[in-house]
Amino acid sequence: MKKVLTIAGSDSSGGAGIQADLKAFSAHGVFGMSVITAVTAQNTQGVFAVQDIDVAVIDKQIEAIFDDITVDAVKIGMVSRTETIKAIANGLKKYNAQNIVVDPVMISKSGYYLLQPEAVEALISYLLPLASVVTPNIPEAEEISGLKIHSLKDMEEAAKFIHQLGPKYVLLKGGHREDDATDILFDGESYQHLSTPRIATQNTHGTGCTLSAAIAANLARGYSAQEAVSKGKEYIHTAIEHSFAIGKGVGPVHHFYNLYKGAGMLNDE
Ligand SMILES: Nc1ncnc2c1ncn2[C@@H]1O[C@H](COP(=O)(O)OP(=O)(O)O)[C@@H](O)[C@H]1O
Ligand SMILES: Cc1ncc(COP(=O)(O)O)c(N)n1
Repeated sequence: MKKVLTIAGSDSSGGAGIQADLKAFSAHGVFGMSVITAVTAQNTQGVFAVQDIDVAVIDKQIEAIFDDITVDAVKIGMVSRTETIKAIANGLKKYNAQNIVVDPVMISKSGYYLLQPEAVEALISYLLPLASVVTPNIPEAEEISGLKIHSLKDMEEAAKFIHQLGPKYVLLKGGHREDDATDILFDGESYQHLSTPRIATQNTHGTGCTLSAAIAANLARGYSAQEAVSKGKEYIHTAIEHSFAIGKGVGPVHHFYNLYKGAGMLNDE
């Protein structure tokens, strides 16, 4: 079985972060492992507190995994602060980790800073060059590139800018625009538009986490970056289509729809 690591923050409500990633890994038939960078107290309505994990403990989690287990792909999510970013970059370089997907998580859907603003530069200079695929949403791409994004053409320009910062592929996600959910994949030469109809739902907590985890799982399974991304896009579409309301705010996506359906377990939907 392929083994995939998520380096990210914990979401107590289980919709985003480490919890979303491990669910996505399981749904892809890969063995999930985690390095926890921060513990958040959050639910469908907001983020209420964040405790960063000690850098020494982050180092040890990375060491414990890589000293013992072959890691087929790595997904990086919430990294919180500069020290954490440096520890992750050093650890991944030391063990020559491959198939790294960086989701440059910055601000939660409820408006909470999951990456300290002064750590954006460190994320750009330490993590982007290690990435096989980087998956910014529109506000993150604007922050990284300094460009304003309204149209698909603007998305292409920003993807091009981000590509020259070092990642092999840039997947700029269009979830924050208004028409179809169009994401743009740029490999340094050509742009591929991946488009699905927009689903009318407010339950999109953890969509970005889920997509990047799915891409990492697909890379571990041996798919090319293009295949890993287009399969990831299909996966997140189905997961959003069957998302559901838990709590009073933005609910989570459904990771196991296809599995449950196959097993006849959808009676209590
Ligand atoms: N309402 C929606 N309907 C269909 N796809 C969506 C919807 N919202 C987001 N997506 C897709 O989900 C993925 C995550 O997108 P996005 O919301 O931009 O990221 P993030 O969660 O990082 O803000 C992308 O593939 C995007 O196109
Ligand atoms: C611990 C953690 N990591 C990431 C997100 C972003 O979630 P989303 O995928 O909805 O942007 C989050 N809300 N919490």
